[in-house]
Amino acid sequence: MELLFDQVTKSFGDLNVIKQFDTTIKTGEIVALVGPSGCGKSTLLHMVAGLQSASTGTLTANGQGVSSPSPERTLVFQEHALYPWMTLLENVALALEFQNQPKQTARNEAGKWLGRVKLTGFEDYYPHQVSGGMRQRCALARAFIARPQVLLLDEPFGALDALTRMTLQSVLKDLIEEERPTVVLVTHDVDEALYLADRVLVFSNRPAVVLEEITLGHIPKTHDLSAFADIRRDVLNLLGIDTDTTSTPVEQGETA
Ligand SMILES: Nc1ncnc2c1ncn2[C@@H]1O[C@H](COP(=O)(O)OP(=O)(O)OP(=O)(O)O)[C@@H](O)[C@H]1O
Repeated sequence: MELLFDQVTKSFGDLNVIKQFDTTIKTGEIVALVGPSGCGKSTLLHMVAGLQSASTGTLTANGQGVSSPSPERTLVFQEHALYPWMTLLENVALALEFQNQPKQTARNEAGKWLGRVKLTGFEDYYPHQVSGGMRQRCALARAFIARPQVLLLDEPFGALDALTRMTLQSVLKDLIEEERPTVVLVTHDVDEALYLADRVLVFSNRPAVVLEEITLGHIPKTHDLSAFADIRRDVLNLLGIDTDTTSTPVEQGETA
């Protein structure tokens, strides 16, 4: 599913959040949005999810105006994604039950999807009985089982430790490669953006405009991102993070 943003702006009252955003996200493309906190990344995602509308400009999905949520466009949050009173299997099966699939079919499929995210044996556990990483595996299974055409990921691994995050990024990468949805990923983690995305959009402070657009293309990548060191440095610098080791160190006793 192709997403087209045409001169999209968004304000909340007097607060101008997005300023004339233009881009086309092609079917099957993986685009990461990075930028300072509060610049409007989640707001853009919520527009695609149909939870917010543009103040001016248009947003279309396969040529149709986006005005309400649809199972074709699935949003995955950082945490609190699962219903605590349901087992992992029930949580995953629910996505198909919402699509009016028979309960037993939904449960069988959910079992298969839990297997794909390496959660076989934990079907009858409740979310509080498994780790944060396992909960996000389950959330991915629940998102993918409905085979959405657009997957919207809002800091999906932001609450996880660095090692678990990298493992989950690999799980997600494999699922995306197998299922080929269009993906919009909001992340604070530049390495996550470089590892997963075909294209990275770096936003300014609010009102957000695109400072830089980096096309990586759909090339094989590992977590060894040393080949992307220059790009990584540019993105960090755009975000105001100092990467210059030659800058004068602060003398002892001086206030930084
Ligand atoms: N429903 C809303 N009503 C009013 N203001 C809102 C609403 N949603 C977001 N905002 C404001 O819009 C701005 C952008 O918020 P948004 O959550 O999109 O930023 P973000 O870039 O995703 O931030 P972060 O990286 O910290 O999650 C913020 O100032 C926020 O307070």
